[in-house]
Amino acid sequence: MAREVAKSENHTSPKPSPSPSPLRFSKFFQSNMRILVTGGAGFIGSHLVDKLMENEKNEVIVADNYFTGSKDNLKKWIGHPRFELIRHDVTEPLLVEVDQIYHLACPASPIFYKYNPVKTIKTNVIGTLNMLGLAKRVGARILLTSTSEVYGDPLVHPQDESYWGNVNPIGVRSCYDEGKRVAETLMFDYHRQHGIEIRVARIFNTYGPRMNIDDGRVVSNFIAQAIRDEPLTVQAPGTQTRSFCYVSDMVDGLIRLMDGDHTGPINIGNPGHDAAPFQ
Ligand SMILES: O=c1ccn([C@@H]2O[C@H](COP(=O)(O)OP(=O)(O)O[C@H]3OC[C@@H](O)[C@H](O)[C@H]3O)[C@@H](O)[C@H]2O)c(=O)[nH]1
Repeated sequence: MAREVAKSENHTSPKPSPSPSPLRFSKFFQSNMRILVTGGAGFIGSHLVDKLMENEKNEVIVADNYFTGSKDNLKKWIGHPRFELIRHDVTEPLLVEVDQIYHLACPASPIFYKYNPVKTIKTNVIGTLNMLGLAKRVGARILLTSTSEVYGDPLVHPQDESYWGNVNPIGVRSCYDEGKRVAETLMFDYHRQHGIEIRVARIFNTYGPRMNIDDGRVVSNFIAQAIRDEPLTVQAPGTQTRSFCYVSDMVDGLIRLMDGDHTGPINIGNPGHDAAPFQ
């Protein structure tokens, strides 16, 4: 796969990429692409798996500890010859022969990431280290799903990728925001130091089927309240805006980033369609 020519300080890659595993060329190697999706039992991960499985050349392995995800999201693939599901916590090392790694495993909504903040930061830091170690060992390309939260309480609107953010390092959300920031740093350090092929996506608000109904995010909250015929809860000040991206568009963006030539970081969301859901 072509590797981006280093143009800026961020993208300097002094070392050549590690060679892919010899297993990839063995006569027993049936599929063209073996892909690991961590967090593949979650909302975005399971839609990503659906899309990857549509391509008959892909073999997909999901590693998930089911903290917020569910086997139910993947039930149509269980037993499929090109699909494997592993109960695995990314804070522990994992060795599988793969060509690509989509690294999504992490609690994503405040209710869940604040539940055990030390575990959240371990998942981001040790989990990403483990996945980078795997990428280095088997010569895989790795994509991290980072987040718009790396911009913190932004002082610049809208935030483009060159903005470094305004993040509180000691707040109750820091385990997620700072965790993802360190994860991004690790990605770029492995790229510069070891020549690993990396991709970094910063994900904005995403909605669609299989969203966790009780995770406190605005779309799921409003839908759940409407179904229960309850009043919609509007948090102060009520003038906030968000842009919402449908999950299939998010998945297309992730696959195009993985298969393209740019490392990122790149914002993926709904550009320029800010909605004011609270007015
Ligand atoms: O330690 C953990 C925590 C979580 N997970 C899994 O990771 C998956 C995360 O899926 P969720 O549905 O909670 O979250 P989403 O799919 O919305 O967001 C996911 O992709 C976008 C990123 O910005 C988020 O950080 C990421 O978690 C779940 O299946 C969960 O079980 C792990 O495998 N290990």
